[in-house]
Amino acid sequence: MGGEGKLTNLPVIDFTKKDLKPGTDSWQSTCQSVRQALEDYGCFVAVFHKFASHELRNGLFGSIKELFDLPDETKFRNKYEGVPLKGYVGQNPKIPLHESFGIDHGTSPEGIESFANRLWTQGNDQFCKYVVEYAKVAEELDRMVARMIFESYNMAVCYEPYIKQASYLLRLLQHKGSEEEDHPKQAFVTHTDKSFTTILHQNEVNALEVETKDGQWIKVDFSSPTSFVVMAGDALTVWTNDRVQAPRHKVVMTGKETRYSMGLFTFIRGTVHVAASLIDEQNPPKYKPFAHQELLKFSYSANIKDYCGV
Ligand SMILES: O=C(O)CCC(=O)C(=O)O
Ligand SMILES: [Fe+2]
Repeated sequence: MGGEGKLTNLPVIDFTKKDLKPGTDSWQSTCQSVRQALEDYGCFVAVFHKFASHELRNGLFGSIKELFDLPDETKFRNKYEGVPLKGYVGQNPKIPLHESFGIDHGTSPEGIESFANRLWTQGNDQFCKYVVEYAKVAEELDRMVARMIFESYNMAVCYEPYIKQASYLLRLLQHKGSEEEDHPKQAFVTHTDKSFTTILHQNEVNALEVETKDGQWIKVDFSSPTSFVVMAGDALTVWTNDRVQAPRHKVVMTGKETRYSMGLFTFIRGTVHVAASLIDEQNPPKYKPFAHQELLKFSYSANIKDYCGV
């Protein structure tokens, strides 16, 4: 299983430029790079510098470790009836190295606090402080990327509704190291995300592999504190009428070290349909409009073409 990935990298796009503001030349050129990277790979590495301090990183990864070190029966308190993708995943013999938790309303202090209160009877102020701080940064990056996507397809009008309708699911993940150092183990299933976009960040342990259009697997290096992976989900495939393909990806553990990662998944509270600017006589819509949050009820294996393809 796994391990065949080649160590090349995805396109890297710089989000640290001071003048990266809507309307500037550097914004326009970054919009084009974002669109190109998404059309070519379905994802890219964003260089973003707002969560790089030792204090923040140690605080966040320390708090996440504390969460995964809780007793198993406590972890199962993170349940959402009928919406398995939001709940706790772990103790699954098919993916024994994997554990993860979903935090609903994952960028709001209230959502994060209510999650902490389920897991710790007295709550956990430290955990909340660091997760809130992280989520704010990831949300800021997501919004910039979304705005760039909309502008690059001449659909700038979509940005305001997006801000109003975006609902964020934050997943915290732990992948244990492989027992045998030189024997890579697939730690998480091969899948596409159900989101519109996903923002990934991790500790220093690389393990994410992404499939290219020609079926090669790329091992993604985003071990730097300033690297984030921006990935298209199935809803962006629908919105772009297949110009952007949500890439298949998986987690393959090689070393002994534990990997902690965070995935911020955006779901639209409402209907997703193909962007008007991408439809004409030659390009009819390939998908029917669908309620995005309904997709959350399905497992990672649900296929978007079966779900709402024309
Ligand atoms: O941990 C990672 O880097 C990826 C996790 C992932 O693909 C997911 O949760 O959907
Ligand atoms: Fe994923």
